[in-house]
Amino acid sequence: MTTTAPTSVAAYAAPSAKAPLERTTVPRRPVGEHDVLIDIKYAGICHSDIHQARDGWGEGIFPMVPGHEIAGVVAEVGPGVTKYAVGDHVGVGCFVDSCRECAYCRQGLEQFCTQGMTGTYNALDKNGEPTYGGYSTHLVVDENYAVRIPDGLALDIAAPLLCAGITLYSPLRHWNAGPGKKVAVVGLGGLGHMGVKIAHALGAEVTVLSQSLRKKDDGLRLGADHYYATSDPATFETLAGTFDLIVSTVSAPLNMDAYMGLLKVDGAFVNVGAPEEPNALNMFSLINGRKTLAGSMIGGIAETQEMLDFCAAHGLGSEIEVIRAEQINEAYERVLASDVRYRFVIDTATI
Ligand SMILES: NC(=O)c1ccc[n+]([C@@H]2O[C@H](COP(=O)([O-])OP(=O)(O)OC[C@H]3O[C@@H](n4cnc5c(N)ncnc54)[C@H](O)[C@@H]3O)[C@@H](O)[C@H]2O)c1
Ligand SMILES: [Zn+2]
Repeated sequence: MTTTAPTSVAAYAAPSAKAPLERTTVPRRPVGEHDVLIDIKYAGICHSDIHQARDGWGEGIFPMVPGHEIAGVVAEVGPGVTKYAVGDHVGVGCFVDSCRECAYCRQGLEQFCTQGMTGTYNALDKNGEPTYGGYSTHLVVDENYAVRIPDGLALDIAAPLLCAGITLYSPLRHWNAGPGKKVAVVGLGGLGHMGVKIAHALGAEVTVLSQSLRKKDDGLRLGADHYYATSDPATFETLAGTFDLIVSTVSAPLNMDAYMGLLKVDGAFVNVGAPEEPNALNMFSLINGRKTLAGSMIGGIAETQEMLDFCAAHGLGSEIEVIRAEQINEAYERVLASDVRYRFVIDTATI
Protein backbone atom coordinates (compact mmCIF):
# COMPACT_ATOMS: atom_id res chain seq x y z
CA MET A 1 0.00 0.00 0.00
CA THR A 2 1.51 3.32 -1.01
CA THR A 3 0.60 6.58 0.59
CA THR A 4 1.01 10.29 0.36
CA ALA A 5 1.80 10.29 4.07
CA PRO A 6 5.07 11.87 5.03
CA THR A 7 7.46 9.14 6.06
CA SER A 8 9.54 11.49 8.15
CA VAL A 9 7.76 14.02 10.36
CA ALA A 10 8.81 16.78 12.73
CA ALA A 11 8.74 15.98 16.43
CA TYR A 12 10.14 16.91 19.83
CA ALA A 13 12.13 14.12 21.44
CA ALA A 14 14.22 13.45 24.52
CA PRO A 15 17.52 12.08 23.13
CA SER A 16 18.19 10.45 26.51
CA ALA A 17 16.76 10.45 30.04
CA LYS A 18 19.19 13.19 31.07
CA ALA A 19 18.86 15.51 28.06
CA PRO A 20 16.25 18.19 27.37
CA LEU A 21 13.73 17.59 24.62
CA GLU A 22 14.72 18.99 21.22
CA ARG A 23 13.35 19.23 17.72
CA THR A 24 14.02 16.24 15.48
CA THR A 25 12.32 14.07 12.88
CA VAL A 26 10.88 10.58 13.31
CA PRO A 27 9.55 8.02 10.83
CA ARG A 28 5.84 7.30 10.39
CA ARG A 29 4.70 4.17 8.61
CA PRO A 30 2.82 4.37 5.29
CA VAL A 31 -0.97 4.51 5.66
CA GLY A 32 -2.09 0.87 5.64
CA GLU A 33 -5.44 -0.70 4.73
CA HIS A 34 -7.08 0.19 8.07
CA ASP A 35 -4.96 3.19 9.03
CA VAL A 36 -5.73 6.87 9.28
CA LEU A 37 -3.16 9.63 8.94
CA ILE A 38 -3.80 12.28 11.59
CA ASP A 39 -2.68 15.86 11.22
CA ILE A 40 -1.98 16.47 14.92
CA LYS A 41 -3.16 19.88 16.12
CA TYR A 42 -2.61 19.66 19.90
CA ALA A 43 -0.84 17.35 22.32
CA GLY A 44 -1.26 17.54 26.10
CA ILE A 45 1.64 17.15 28.52
CA CYS A 46 0.82 14.40 31.04
CA HIS A 47 2.94 13.84 34.14
CA SER A 48 3.46 10.30 32.78
CA ASP A 49 5.41 11.87 29.89
CA ILE A 50 7.84 13.29 32.45
CA HIS A 51 8.13 10.06 34.46
CA GLN A 52 9.03 8.21 31.24
CA ALA A 53 11.25 10.81 29.57
CA ARG A 54 13.31 10.89 32.79
CA ASP A 55 13.38 7.07 33.23
CA GLY A 56 11.38 7.37 36.44
CA TRP A 57 9.52 4.12 35.75
CA GLY A 58 12.56 2.20 34.50
CA GLU A 59 14.61 2.24 31.35
CA GLY A 60 12.87 3.95 28.43
CA ILE A 61 13.36 3.70 24.67
CA PHE A 62 15.31 6.70 23.31
CA PRO A 63 15.04 8.93 21.44
CA MET A 64 11.59 9.29 23.03
CA VAL A 65 8.78 11.39 21.56
CA PRO A 66 6.27 11.59 24.41
CA GLY A 67 2.61 12.54 24.05
CA HIS A 68 -0.52 10.45 24.55
CA GLU A 69 -3.12 13.19 24.67
CA ILE A 70 -3.47 13.72 20.95
CA ALA A 71 -6.14 15.68 19.10
CA GLY A 72 -6.13 16.27 15.37
CA VAL A 73 -7.81 16.04 12.01
CA VAL A 74 -7.91 13.02 9.69
CA ALA A 75 -5.78 13.86 6.64
CA GLU A 76 -5.86 10.54 4.77
CA VAL A 77 -7.58 7.16 5.18
CA GLY A 78 -6.57 3.68 4.04
CA PRO A 79 -8.90 1.86 1.58
CA GLY A 80 -10.38 -0.38 4.29
CA VAL A 81 -11.23 2.41 6.74
CA THR A 82 -14.94 2.61 7.60
CA LYS A 83 -15.11 4.69 10.80
CA TYR A 84 -13.47 7.92 9.67
CA ALA A 85 -13.25 10.25 6.70
CA VAL A 86 -10.82 13.00 5.78
CA GLY A 87 -11.60 16.09 7.87
CA ASP A 88 -12.97 14.24 10.90
CA HIS A 89 -11.78 15.33 14.34
CA VAL A 90 -10.13 12.44 16.15
CA GLY A 91 -8.08 11.70 19.23
CA VAL A 92 -5.52 9.10 20.25
CA GLY A 93 -4.71 8.24 23.86
CA CYS A 94 -2.19 6.02 25.61
CA PHE A 95 -2.15 3.03 23.27
CA VAL A 96 -2.20 2.45 19.52
CA ASP A 97 -2.66 -1.32 19.32
CA SER A 98 -3.36 -4.48 21.33
CA CYS A 99 -3.78 -8.19 20.49
CA ARG A 100 -7.53 -7.75 19.73
CA GLU A 101 -8.16 -11.42 20.62
CA CYS A 102 -7.77 -11.90 24.36
CA ALA A 103 -10.75 -11.78 26.72
CA TYR A 104 -9.94 -8.23 27.80
CA CYS A 105 -9.56 -6.86 24.28
CA ARG A 106 -12.90 -8.44 23.40
CA GLN A 107 -14.52 -6.78 26.42
CA GLY A 108 -13.22 -3.35 25.48
CA LEU A 109 -10.55 -3.42 28.17
CA GLU A 110 -7.68 -3.15 25.69
CA GLN A 111 -5.56 -1.36 28.30
CA PHE A 112 -5.30 -4.71 30.12
CA CYS A 113 -4.56 -6.81 26.98
CA THR A 114 -2.85 -10.04 28.06
CA GLN A 115 -0.22 -9.56 25.32
CA GLY A 116 0.37 -6.01 26.54
CA MET A 117 -1.08 -2.97 24.83
CA THR A 118 1.21 -1.14 22.43
CA GLY A 119 1.95 2.21 24.03
CA THR A 120 1.61 5.33 21.90
CA TYR A 121 5.29 5.97 22.66
CA ASN A 122 8.12 4.33 24.60
CA ALA A 123 6.99 0.95 23.20
CA LEU A 124 7.68 -1.40 20.31
CA ASP A 125 4.95 -2.15 17.77
CA LYS A 126 4.14 -5.61 16.37
CA ASN A 127 7.02 -5.26 13.90
CA GLY A 128 9.45 -4.40 16.67
CA GLU A 129 9.65 -0.74 15.59
CA PRO A 130 9.62 1.95 18.30
CA THR A 131 6.44 4.00 18.61
CA TYR A 132 6.60 7.79 18.77
CA GLY A 133 3.97 9.90 20.49
CA GLY A 134 2.05 13.08 19.99
CA TYR A 135 4.71 15.81 20.33
CA SER A 136 4.77 15.65 16.56
CA THR A 137 2.98 16.94 13.49
CA HIS A 138 1.51 13.66 12.19
CA LEU A 139 0.59 10.18 13.36
CA VAL A 140 -0.48 7.04 11.49
CA VAL A 141 -2.78 4.81 13.54
CA ASP A 142 -5.21 1.95 13.01
CA GLU A 143 -8.74 3.38 12.89
CA ASN A 144 -9.78 1.09 15.75
CA TYR A 145 -7.38 2.86 18.11
CA ALA A 146 -8.62 6.37 17.36
CA VAL A 147 -11.74 7.97 18.85
CA ARG A 148 -14.04 10.65 17.51
CA ILE A 149 -13.87 14.09 19.09
CA PRO A 150 -17.46 15.33 19.03
CA ASP A 151 -18.43 18.64 17.43
CA GLY A 152 -18.62 21.24 20.13
CA LEU A 153 -15.42 20.13 21.85
CA ALA A 154 -12.55 22.28 20.63
CA LEU A 155 -9.43 20.26 19.85
CA ASP A 156 -7.18 22.10 22.32
CA ILE A 157 -9.37 21.52 25.38
CA ALA A 158 -10.22 18.00 24.17
CA ALA A 159 -6.62 16.78 23.91
CA PRO A 160 -6.09 16.24 27.68
CA LEU A 161 -9.30 14.21 27.86
CA LEU A 162 -7.53 11.40 25.97
CA CYS A 163 -5.54 10.54 29.10
CA ALA A 164 -6.48 12.78 32.04
CA GLY A 165 -10.20 12.63 31.17
CA ILE A 166 -10.50 8.88 30.71
CA THR A 167 -8.22 8.08 33.67
CA LEU A 168 -10.72 9.74 35.99
CA TYR A 169 -13.93 8.93 34.12
CA SER A 170 -13.29 5.19 34.18
CA PRO A 171 -12.89 4.72 37.98
CA LEU A 172 -15.60 7.27 38.78
CA ARG A 173 -18.02 5.21 36.67
CA HIS A 174 -16.72 1.84 37.87
CA TRP A 175 -17.08 2.80 41.54
CA ASN A 176 -20.47 4.45 40.89
CA ALA A 177 -19.75 8.09 41.65
CA GLY A 178 -23.13 9.81 41.44
CA PRO A 179 -25.97 11.35 43.42
CA GLY A 180 -25.76 10.57 47.14
CA LYS A 181 -22.06 9.64 46.96
CA LYS A 182 -19.30 11.57 48.69
CA VAL A 183 -16.25 11.56 46.47
CA ALA A 184 -12.82 13.02 47.21
CA VAL A 185 -10.20 13.81 44.59
CA VAL A 186 -6.64 13.98 45.92
CA GLY A 187 -4.32 16.31 44.00
CA LEU A 188 -5.62 19.14 41.82
CA GLY A 189 -3.39 18.78 38.77
CA GLY A 190 -4.10 17.63 35.23
CA LEU A 191 -5.90 14.44 36.25
CA GLY A 192 -7.40 15.86 39.42
CA HIS A 193 -9.11 18.85 37.80
CA MET A 194 -10.83 16.54 35.31
CA GLY A 195 -11.85 14.31 38.22
CA VAL A 196 -13.55 17.26 39.90
CA LYS A 197 -15.40 18.25 36.72
CA ILE A 198 -16.52 14.72 35.86
CA ALA A 199 -17.51 13.68 39.40
CA HIS A 200 -19.55 16.88 39.71
CA ALA A 201 -21.23 16.26 36.34
CA LEU A 202 -22.07 12.71 37.49
CA GLY A 203 -23.91 14.24 40.45
CA ALA A 204 -21.57 13.30 43.32
CA GLU A 205 -20.72 15.57 46.25
CA VAL A 206 -17.10 16.43 45.51
CA THR A 207 -14.27 17.33 47.88
CA VAL A 208 -10.78 18.32 46.79
CA LEU A 209 -7.91 17.23 49.03
CA SER A 210 -5.00 19.42 47.98
CA GLN A 211 -1.68 20.14 49.63
CA SER A 212 -2.66 23.76 50.33
CA LEU A 213 -5.65 26.08 49.86
CA ARG A 214 -3.79 27.97 47.10
CA LYS A 215 -6.10 26.67 44.35
CA LYS A 216 -9.32 26.65 46.42
CA ASP A 217 -11.17 29.23 44.29
CA ASP A 218 -10.36 27.24 41.15
CA GLY A 219 -11.47 23.99 42.74
CA LEU A 220 -14.84 25.40 43.72
CA ARG A 221 -15.28 26.95 40.28
CA LEU A 222 -14.48 23.61 38.63
CA GLY A 223 -17.31 21.95 40.54
CA ALA A 224 -16.02 20.96 43.98
CA ASP A 225 -18.40 21.37 46.93
CA HIS A 226 -15.61 21.38 49.54
CA TYR A 227 -11.87 22.00 49.56
CA TYR A 228 -9.39 20.99 52.25
CA ALA A 229 -5.63 21.25 52.68
CA THR A 230 -3.86 17.97 53.42
CA SER A 231 -0.96 19.90 54.97
CA ASP A 232 -3.34 20.76 57.84
CA PRO A 233 -3.57 17.79 60.26
CA ALA A 234 -7.06 18.96 61.30
CA THR A 235 -8.32 17.94 57.82
CA PHE A 236 -7.82 14.28 58.69
CA GLU A 237 -9.80 14.66 61.94
CA THR A 238 -12.63 16.74 60.46
CA LEU A 239 -13.12 14.37 57.51
CA ALA A 240 -12.58 11.02 59.29
CA GLY A 241 -15.03 8.39 57.99
CA THR A 242 -16.55 10.73 55.36
CA PHE A 243 -16.06 9.34 51.87
CA ASP A 244 -17.57 6.56 49.78
CA LEU A 245 -14.79 6.95 47.25
CA ILE A 246 -11.40 8.63 47.20
CA VAL A 247 -9.49 8.87 43.92
CA SER A 248 -5.83 9.80 44.30
CA THR A 249 -4.08 11.41 41.36
CA VAL A 250 -0.91 12.20 43.29
CA SER A 251 2.37 11.53 41.49
CA ALA A 252 4.35 10.98 44.74
CA PRO A 253 3.95 8.51 47.64
CA LEU A 254 1.24 9.36 50.20
CA ASN A 255 0.60 8.56 53.86
CA MET A 256 -1.92 5.88 52.91
CA ASP A 257 -3.03 5.13 56.45
CA ALA A 258 -4.13 8.73 56.93
CA TYR A 259 -6.22 8.65 53.74
CA MET A 260 -7.79 5.25 54.51
CA GLY A 261 -9.09 6.85 57.70
CA LEU A 262 -11.19 9.23 55.61
CA LEU A 263 -13.27 6.40 54.12
CA LYS A 264 -16.64 5.18 55.37
CA VAL A 265 -17.08 1.48 56.12
CA ASP A 266 -16.98 -0.26 52.70
CA GLY A 267 -15.42 2.81 51.13
CA ALA A 268 -12.86 2.54 48.35
CA PHE A 269 -9.55 4.31 47.83
CA VAL A 270 -8.67 4.15 44.14
CA ASN A 271 -5.17 5.11 43.16
CA VAL A 272 -4.49 6.40 39.66
CA GLY A 273 -1.28 8.30 40.43
CA ALA A 274 1.86 6.41 39.41
CA PRO A 275 4.66 7.37 41.84
CA GLU A 276 8.17 6.25 41.10
CA GLU A 277 8.62 4.78 44.60
CA PRO A 278 6.54 2.16 46.48
CA ASN A 279 3.95 3.16 49.08
CA ALA A 280 3.59 1.54 52.51
CA LEU A 281 0.24 0.63 54.09
CA ASN A 282 -0.62 -0.72 57.52
CA MET A 283 -3.14 -3.55 56.94
CA PHE A 284 -5.16 -2.47 59.97
CA SER A 285 -6.11 0.61 57.94
CA LEU A 286 -7.91 -1.72 55.52
CA ILE A 287 -9.39 -4.42 57.73
CA ASN A 288 -10.97 -2.00 60.17
CA GLY A 289 -13.90 -0.85 58.07
CA ARG A 290 -13.86 -3.50 55.29
CA LYS A 291 -12.18 -0.99 53.03
CA THR A 292 -11.01 -1.43 49.46
CA LEU A 293 -7.70 -0.29 48.06
CA ALA A 294 -7.75 -0.37 44.28
CA GLY A 295 -6.05 0.99 41.20
CA SER A 296 -7.21 1.96 37.73
CA MET A 297 -5.40 2.58 34.45
CA ILE A 298 -6.80 4.81 31.68
CA GLY A 299 -9.75 3.11 29.92
CA GLY A 300 -10.59 1.10 26.81
CA ILE A 301 -11.44 2.53 23.41
CA ALA A 302 -15.23 2.25 23.79
CA GLU A 303 -15.16 3.85 27.23
CA THR A 304 -12.88 6.61 25.97
CA GLN A 305 -15.46 7.37 23.27
CA GLU A 306 -18.22 7.31 25.90
CA MET A 307 -16.18 9.77 28.04
CA LEU A 308 -15.71 12.16 25.11
CA ASP A 309 -19.43 12.07 24.33
CA PHE A 310 -20.20 12.64 28.04
CA CYS A 311 -17.80 15.60 28.20
CA ALA A 312 -19.27 17.12 25.03
CA ALA A 313 -22.83 16.69 26.36
CA HIS A 314 -21.88 18.38 29.66
CA GLY A 315 -19.66 21.06 28.13
CA LEU A 316 -16.56 19.73 29.87
CA GLY A 317 -13.08 20.35 28.55
CA SER A 318 -9.71 20.68 30.20
CA GLU A 319 -8.45 23.98 31.63
CA ILE A 320 -5.36 24.54 29.55
CA GLU A 321 -2.33 26.69 28.92
CA VAL A 322 -1.33 26.41 25.28
CA ILE A 323 2.43 26.50 24.73
CA ARG A 324 4.86 26.56 21.83
CA ALA A 325 7.03 23.50 21.28
CA GLU A 326 10.19 25.27 22.45
CA GLN A 327 8.54 25.74 25.86
CA ILE A 328 8.20 21.98 26.51
CA ASN A 329 11.24 21.73 28.80
CA GLU A 330 10.12 24.74 30.82
CA ALA A 331 6.62 23.24 31.04
CA TYR A 332 8.11 20.00 32.42
CA GLU A 333 9.80 21.98 35.20
CA ARG A 334 6.56 23.78 35.97
CA VAL A 335 4.59 20.51 36.18
CA LEU A 336 7.20 19.13 38.58
CA ALA A 337 6.81 22.29 40.68
CA SER A 338 2.96 21.94 40.70
CA ASP A 339 2.80 25.18 38.71
CA VAL A 340 0.19 24.38 36.09
CA ARG A 341 -3.47 25.32 35.78
CA TYR A 342 -4.26 22.67 34.79
CA ARG A 343 -2.73 21.15 31.67
CA PHE A 344 -0.07 22.31 29.26
CA VAL A 345 -1.08 21.68 25.67
CA ILE A 346 1.44 21.96 22.83
CA ASP A 347 0.35 23.76 19.68
CA THR A 348 1.95 21.31 17.25
CA ALA A 349 2.04 23.93 14.49
CA THR A 350 5.05 25.33 16.39
CA ILE A 351 7.10 22.10 16.20
N1 LIG B 1 -3.47 5.43 36.20
C1 LIG B 1 -3.37 5.98 35.00
O1 LIG B 1 -3.87 5.46 34.02
C2 LIG B 1 -2.63 7.27 34.84
C3 LIG B 1 -2.87 8.06 33.72
C4 LIG B 1 -2.23 9.27 33.62
C5 LIG B 1 -1.35 9.70 34.61
N2 LIG B 1 -1.12 8.88 35.67
C6 LIG B 1 -0.24 9.32 36.77
O2 LIG B 1 -1.00 10.15 37.64
C7 LIG B 1 -0.14 11.09 38.29
C8 LIG B 1 -0.69 12.48 38.11
O3 LIG B 1 -0.62 12.88 36.76
P1 LIG B 1 -0.99 14.39 36.35
O4 LIG B 1 -0.66 14.48 34.91
O5 LIG B 1 -2.33 14.76 36.83
O6 LIG B 1 0.13 15.19 37.18
P2 LIG B 1 0.08 16.67 37.77
O7 LIG B 1 1.47 16.98 38.14
O8 LIG B 1 -0.64 17.57 36.83
O9 LIG B 1 -0.84 16.54 39.07
C9 LIG B 1 -0.44 15.92 40.28
C10 LIG B 1 -0.99 16.77 41.39
O10 LIG B 1 -0.77 16.15 42.64
C11 LIG B 1 -0.38 17.17 43.55
N3 LIG B 1 0.29 16.60 44.69
C12 LIG B 1 1.57 16.18 44.80
N4 LIG B 1 1.78 15.68 46.03
C13 LIG B 1 0.59 15.79 46.70
C14 LIG B 1 0.13 15.43 48.01
N5 LIG B 1 0.97 14.87 48.86
N6 LIG B 1 -1.16 15.69 48.32
C15 LIG B 1 -2.00 16.24 47.46
N7 LIG B 1 -1.62 16.60 46.21
C16 LIG B 1 -0.36 16.37 45.85
C17 LIG B 1 0.49 18.09 42.74
O11 LIG B 1 0.60 19.36 43.32
C18 LIG B 1 -0.31 18.15 41.45
O12 LIG B 1 -1.29 19.14 41.50
C19 LIG B 1 1.23 10.86 37.67
O13 LIG B 1 1.98 10.00 38.52
C20 LIG B 1 0.92 10.18 36.37
O14 LIG B 1 1.97 9.39 35.88
C21 LIG B 1 -1.73 7.69 35.82
ZN1 LIG C 1 -1.18 10.38 30.63
